[in-house]
Amino acid sequence: MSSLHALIERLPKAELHLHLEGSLEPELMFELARRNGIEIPFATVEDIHKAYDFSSLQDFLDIYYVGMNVLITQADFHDLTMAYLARVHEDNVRHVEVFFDPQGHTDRGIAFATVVNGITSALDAAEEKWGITSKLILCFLRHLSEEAAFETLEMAAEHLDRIDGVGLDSSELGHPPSKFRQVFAAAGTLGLMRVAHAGEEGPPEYIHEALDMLEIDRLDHGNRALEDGTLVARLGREQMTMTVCPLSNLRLCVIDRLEDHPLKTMLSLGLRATINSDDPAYFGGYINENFRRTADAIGLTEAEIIELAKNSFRGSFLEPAEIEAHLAEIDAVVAEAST
Ligand code: HPA
Ligand SMILES: [Zn+2]
Repeated sequence: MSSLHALIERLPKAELHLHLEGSLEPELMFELARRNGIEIPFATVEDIHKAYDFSSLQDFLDIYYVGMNVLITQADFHDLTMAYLARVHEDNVRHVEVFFDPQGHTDRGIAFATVVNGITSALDAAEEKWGITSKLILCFLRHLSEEAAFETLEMAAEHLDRIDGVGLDSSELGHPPSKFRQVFAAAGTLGLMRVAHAGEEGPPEYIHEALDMLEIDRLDHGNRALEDGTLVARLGREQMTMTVCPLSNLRLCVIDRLEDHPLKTMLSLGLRATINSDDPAYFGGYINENFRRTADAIGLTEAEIIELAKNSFRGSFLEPAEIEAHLAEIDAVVAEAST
């Protein structure tokens, strides 16, 4: 194993951009389809892999919403979440801030409580078993109306002890952050953290809107910020964490080749970038695979890899003392590796 790959494996990391429904591996999809008597349009795992040849975000989303139809019971949401946590425990992930898409389930007649209780029972079990801490972020589907987002926020009201923030995902083009200004303001009033996908396919203007109108605490993706010098300066000045997802960018054709990924440029511009897997079951790699393949493709240095791991905790919604403890642990791992 190369020394960089060994370093990636040994570094404690946080994952800040992960859609739980996007961690549904084909094998579990088949198992849940069988368990629940649900028809899925794939006969074999090979069929599924063939279908995962995406040309855009929308192309992926069309399949992503089909996949999640197998999730019905609280046990299904528990098993989905537990499988993800077991997998990233192997990657030395210590903290996760995960997204879920309640409207993808409530619109199919699944109770909001079924979804949240299944997810949180697994988050609790993983903390007990492996010490992995977590935050949970409810995403509004931006192709739906702001009114529908308000209804979802209302459903969340009795679960706010377990929900830490709101996010914005799904089809970006044509659904600017400004569409969700009021519901994000309401979420802020409830004390929830706010994040939004912006600048994955959408223009820099959408990132400006997310900052100014949604008052985000963290920016998901943000690749297209690089087209706007004023925006880059602002993101750097405010040390806005950007949750970058290299293998997702490759598979959704945000970039043509991983060698073209702008992550190194982001770091050199002083942006607080992190590496994340987005929808690992669909994009072919969990967090360490994202680190390894990106490091190999664009030549990340040891110092840059350490910075990325540190940024994952700096950009988290943990308390300052908890963040400091994780950063100290990273320093200890690095010191040990160099002796
Ligand atoms: O990468 C993504 N972008 C937008 N919406 C999503 N929902 C799941 N993954 C994504
Ligand atoms: Zn995403």
